Amino acid sequence: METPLLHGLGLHKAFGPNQALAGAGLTLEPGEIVAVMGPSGSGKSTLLHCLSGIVRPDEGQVSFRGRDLASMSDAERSALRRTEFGFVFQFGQLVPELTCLENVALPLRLSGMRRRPAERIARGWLDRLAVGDIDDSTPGQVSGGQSQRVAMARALVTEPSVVFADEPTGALDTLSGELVMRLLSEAAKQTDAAVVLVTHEPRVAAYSDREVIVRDGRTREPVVTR
Ligand SMILES: Nc1ncnc2c1ncn2[C@@H]1O[C@H](COP(=O)(O)OP(=O)(O)OP(=O)(O)O)[C@@H](O)[C@H]1O
Repeated sequence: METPLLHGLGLHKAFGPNQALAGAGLTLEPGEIVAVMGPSGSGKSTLLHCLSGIVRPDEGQVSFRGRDLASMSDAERSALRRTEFGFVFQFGQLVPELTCLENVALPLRLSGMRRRPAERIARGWLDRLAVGDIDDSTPGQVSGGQSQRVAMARALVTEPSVVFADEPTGALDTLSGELVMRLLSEAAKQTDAAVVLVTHEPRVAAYSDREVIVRDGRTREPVVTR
């Protein structure tokens, strides 16, 4: 059997008396979009944080291309997050002082790319996500839907192998949410990026290839295969 792209197994995580994860797991193949669903407080975000190396599980293992995240140094894990992973959260978390173009170019600049080539690539991503016209605006000057598309462009600009999206449409109206999801799933398919998509909304989950349910910190095997 081939090594999965990302594999989490037997994950436990407690915050004080709160057992957020109690044996959760998830396997992700390249280019696959997986929706993580379940009730509020069931452990979805904690699972995403463990899978992406932001939170270290108390028990269990996460491996990326067969390498245990726990065996990596902090610097290696940071480099992995910067180069192989992209992140989109509910509220875009763009840098308010930078223009949309500068925000999207930022991950490339942080990896050492010079401004001009970084901004050229960033502009291409803004265009792909249909927000090329707001490149000079700051995040405070654009709508929630536009700002989420800029956040997606920023997550995709390094062409990561996995995009972690935590309620990316949670703050948007239905129409903007659908557009954001359509553009994200198209961009992910074009670049062969896998997506871990935490969502409450069945309409959003409909963009995934399969769904995983989290309940009381445990994952249930896929219930829908399209
Ligand atoms: N940093 C933290 N400190 C303390 N408790 C936490 C922390 N993060 C999560 N928890 C707790 O862990 C449990 C799982 O939280 P988590 O955010 O993973 O759930 P969720 O399914 O993503 O919820 P929601 O859908 O409401 O965002 C909850 O009881 C939550 O209060």
